[in-house]
Amino acid sequence: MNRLILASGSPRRKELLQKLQVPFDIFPSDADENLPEGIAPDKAVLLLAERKAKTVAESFPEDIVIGSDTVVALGDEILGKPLDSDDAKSTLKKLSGRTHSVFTGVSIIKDGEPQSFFEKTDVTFWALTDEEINRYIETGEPFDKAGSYGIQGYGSLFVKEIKGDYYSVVGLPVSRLYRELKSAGLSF
Ligand SMILES: Cc1cn([C@H]2C[C@H](O)[C@@H](COP(=O)(O)OP(=O)(O)OP(=O)(O)O)O2)c(=O)[nH]c1=O
Repeated sequence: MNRLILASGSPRRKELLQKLQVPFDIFPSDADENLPEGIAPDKAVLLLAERKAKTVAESFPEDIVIGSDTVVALGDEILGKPLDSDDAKSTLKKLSGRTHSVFTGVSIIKDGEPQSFFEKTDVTFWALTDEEINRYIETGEPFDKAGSYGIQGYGSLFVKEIKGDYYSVVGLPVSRLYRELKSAGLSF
């Protein structure tokens, strides 16, 4: 049986992959996360998921490597992790009272071949006051998260509606991944 490797330093992805109830190892990827100018969000998450998986798969060619990437998109504008508090504030102001899409790409590399997919989840925010945004930024929660919020944390208070896979917003569409791994020949 091939070993399963999660090419991610995200504690959320680790926790979500544990739901598959199979052993896996973690080797975070140091892949370059810069994107080509004007790339669409679905293409962006597929590109980065594949890059992350490939950099780790080079060291472990015998194993099955999973890479993943999440971005928030407002129309065609990609909102990644905030650079600082001001950036988080401007992102949250943009998301306030509107619907955005969260894209998560996943790439599974087995025998050198990537098998990739993405999930799109639409999230609608309530209108947020400046005070709510400031208080939220003070929790520190936005800083390691795409779109400057965590739906699983205090950010849950901002969410009016969600259409699609909740777990994909948190960073890993685990039920789809389970099915893709089964079709790649893994036994559960
Ligand atoms: C929108 C949203 C994102 N996120 C997280 C998921 C991802 O971990 C992160 C987006 O950054 P990513 O670059 O996708 O991932 P990462 O840097 O955390 O981990 P790695 O590259 O090593 O795999 O934002 C939440 O936890 N909750 C949310 O509601």
